[in-house]
Amino acid sequence: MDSIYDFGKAKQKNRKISMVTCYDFWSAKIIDASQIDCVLVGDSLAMVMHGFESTLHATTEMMALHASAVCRGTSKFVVVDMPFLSYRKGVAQAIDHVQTLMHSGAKAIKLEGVTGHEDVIQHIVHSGVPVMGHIGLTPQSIHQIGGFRVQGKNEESAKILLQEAQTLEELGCFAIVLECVPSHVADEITKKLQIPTIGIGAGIETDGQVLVLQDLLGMDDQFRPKFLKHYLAGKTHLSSALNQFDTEVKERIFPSKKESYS
Ligand SMILES: Nc1nc(=O)c2c([nH]1)NC[C@@H]1CN(c3ccc(C(=O)N[C@@H](CCC(=O)O)C(=O)O)cc3)CN21
Ligand SMILES: CC(C)C(=O)C(=O)O
Ligand SMILES: [Mg+2]
Repeated sequence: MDSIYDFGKAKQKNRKISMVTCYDFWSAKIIDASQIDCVLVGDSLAMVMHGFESTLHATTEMMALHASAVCRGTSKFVVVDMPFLSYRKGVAQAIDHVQTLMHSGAKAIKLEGVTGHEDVIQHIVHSGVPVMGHIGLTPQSIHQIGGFRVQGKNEESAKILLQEAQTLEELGCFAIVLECVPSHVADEITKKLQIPTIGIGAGIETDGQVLVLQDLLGMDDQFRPKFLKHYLAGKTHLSSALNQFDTEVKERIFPSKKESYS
């Protein structure tokens, strides 16, 4: 994907979009060499990379630092999350955060929700910066939601989700993330929108799928939400390599002549 137009084309041609999160240079290079379509520098980095309990601890400075490292490692389409409250202090402040984030080399920003910051979304779009929406489970609202729970489970909340999605499309978003919503709700939203939906825990019918890189690589065997599939026993393989190194050091196997200068 080179531009936002490729997202629209993918939906038109019924070609699925694959997206993974990425927070650093070395994994960006691995993703760059893969077939993955596009990359998200998610604010989940506060949890995955920095060990915080929620995404509320991500700041624009953190996001920009990680995003610039990612952009040095890949030429793929990079989207960066706007962090908690950075788009809730009015248009002028939001645009300052967008400026900092876009200077990292990212090609688009993503922000959560819509109610109360419609003007901000529109202003960012009108400023020439592509915006990806994000509804359903919006982790920046964890304290209001009360936990990482599936959203849109009853008819009323499902209807609100559809309205939010349509508003985001009208405001000019080029794509929308649907996080943790029942499959039939994601299906209906996907069918009613022109712009592509990218799901995480939103079933098979969305126009694309996004997962956190470390999740799909199985780096944390404790984190097992229903939507997640492990494509590698990453933690097992990494632990085994580390223990092999440890053993070889202690048994005086490493370094051998081969790894030593004469
Ligand atoms: N590593 C990581 N991966 C993610 O996908 C992710 C983050 N971090 N941090 C930010 C949010 C939080 N996410 C989460 C975290 C937990 C569940 C979870 O445990 N879900 C329950 C559903 C409970 C219900 O039925 O309502 C599950 O059992 O699947 C879901 C999304 C997704 N995002
Ligand atoms: C899970 C994705 C959609 C995200 O917003 C993040 O990683 O921060
Ligand atoms: Mg996020």
